[in-house]
Amino acid sequence: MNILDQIVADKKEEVAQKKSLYPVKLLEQSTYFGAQPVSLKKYIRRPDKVGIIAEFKRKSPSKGVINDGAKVERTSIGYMQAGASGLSILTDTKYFGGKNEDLTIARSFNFCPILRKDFIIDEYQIIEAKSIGADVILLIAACLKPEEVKSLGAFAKSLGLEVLLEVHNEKELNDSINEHVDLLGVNNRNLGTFVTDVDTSRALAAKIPNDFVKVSESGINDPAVVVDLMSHGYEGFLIGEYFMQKGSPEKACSDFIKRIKEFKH
Ligand SMILES: O=P(O)(O)OC[C@@H](O)[C@@H](O)c1c[nH]c2ccccc12
Repeated sequence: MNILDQIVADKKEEVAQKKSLYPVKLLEQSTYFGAQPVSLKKYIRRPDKVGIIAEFKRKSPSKGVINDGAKVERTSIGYMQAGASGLSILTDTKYFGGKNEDLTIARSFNFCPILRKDFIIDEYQIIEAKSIGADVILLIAACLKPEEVKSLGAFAKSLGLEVLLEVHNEKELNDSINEHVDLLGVNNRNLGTFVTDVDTSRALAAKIPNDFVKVSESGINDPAVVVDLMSHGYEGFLIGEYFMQKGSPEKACSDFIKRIKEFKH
């Protein structure tokens, strides 16, 4: 079994347990459940920003521990002060060292779009995403059937959430794209092998219809690469490890954004 299949198998068990512990009715009582979401699509297109979605990730299956000392309050505020367009918060515990509380803490300190980064396989997790304060959910084509991408996407939209669909190749793109998707993310990391290659984004750019905001995800560690991807039509750039591996992720993010702005002048 590859790692993605393993994660999804564990996720199914976790969701089944949570459903009995925290029924939907309870989640719907959260103050965030009724909150007005903040649009990532709009923030990515703000003229004063460059499209960086800065991620809070303590560990990953490919790298092990990346940063177990960073505090979500300080890092999330720092990312936004650095000029990020939005935040991505890992909530998977077993493989990524995250928790729902991380997202809620980030929510309470920031007015900005927040992506709940997790492996969504069930509507329950979308209600949960809304109840913890997320604005955007991730749907990963590699772990869902095209009809699941569509029904989960429609459900997220019915709660006012935006949908980022993640693909890794042309087949996933063609099979899974649908009208409920707002942002189309190309993951440069193959989730089966962990190999990252930014050429994945370059190769798929022209195949993505223009009605979607294009986002390049993973393995980005150089402002010059961001500028090059912009020339291919990408507007959003999801960056985790490069920032998190530094003692001060927020400073790394700030320096990175400054350098992109210098390139653009
Ligand atoms: O840390 P990186 O290489 O900058 O990548 C960030 C983000 O793209 C990555 O964490 C990611 C992309 N898709 C995912 C799906 C699940 C978990 C994690 C991810």
